Amino acid sequence: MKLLEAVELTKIYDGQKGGLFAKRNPRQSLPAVNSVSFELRQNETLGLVGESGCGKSTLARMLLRLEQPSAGRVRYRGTDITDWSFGRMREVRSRMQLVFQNSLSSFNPAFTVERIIAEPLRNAGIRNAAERRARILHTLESVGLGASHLGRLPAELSGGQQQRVGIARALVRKPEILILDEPFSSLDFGLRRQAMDLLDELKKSLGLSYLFITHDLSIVGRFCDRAIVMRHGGIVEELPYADSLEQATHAYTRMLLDSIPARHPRERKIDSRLSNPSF
Ligand SMILES: Nc1ncnc2c1ncn2[C@@H]1O[C@H](COP(=O)(O)OP(=O)(O)OP(=O)(O)O)[C@@H](O)[C@H]1O
Repeated sequence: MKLLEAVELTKIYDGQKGGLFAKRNPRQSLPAVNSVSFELRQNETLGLVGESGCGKSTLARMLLRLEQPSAGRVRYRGTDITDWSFGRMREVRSRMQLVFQNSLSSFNPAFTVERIIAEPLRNAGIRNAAERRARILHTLESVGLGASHLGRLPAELSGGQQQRVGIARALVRKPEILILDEPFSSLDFGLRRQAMDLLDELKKSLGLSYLFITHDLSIVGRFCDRAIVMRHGGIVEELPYADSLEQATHAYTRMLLDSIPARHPRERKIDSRLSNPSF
């Protein structure tokens, strides 16, 4: 089942239309995203991999319709939503949520955890405070937090807890798609594994699908079902099974693979313990 589809999506920003910029720097005349097509299927984690500036975030913003494509179409469950108005997009937006790279910077520092997670519910017009609180608590529990966290401010939480609150805020309106934009980059190794495990569990229990944006190919094999590799706004390679990364053939993907630093033996040991079901 195709949940979300990009059909030849293209984005050319104003400064990229040529003229002075194009003369000074020929790369500026390249579209930020150039005729990209792919689909996100139900219950899968699709990795979108590439170096900084290759167009990953622009692509995600077009899928969420936060940015209007210069050309191409966006389809959600087979329906073309490219030209839908802001009002009409409301319902679709609740089905697709974004989890930010750095949760802390996306929170209002003066808001408690309860208020942060309540915002999407208020925006959805849920006026009943008791109903909001019940949904907030239920969602907090699903990410391993509880009532004792409701009154805390973001600065009073650990990095891992902040990320869980960010995930809870994205989940509270019961989406079916999460767009995860470098969600682990501000977490250290141990917290990263916990966050991956939590997202894996939530994917199964809530029937979610993930579009996982990253520049880090080393995470893709562990976290994704399949992946697409982007460079200079276009797709250079599709990896049908992310756990067989070593079979990637494109020179650019090989270069990304080769740039993964050799991992510390202690991390490899933790990996093997975690893959042991009795651990
Ligand atoms: N609002 C904008 N106006 C003009 N150019 C932009 C704008 N947003 C992005 N770009 C350009 O589009 C290209 C793609 O940027 P984008 O942020 O999508 O890349 P990315 O792969 O997500 O990078 P990163 O991993 O660093 O976030 C870059 O060359 C960027 O400078």
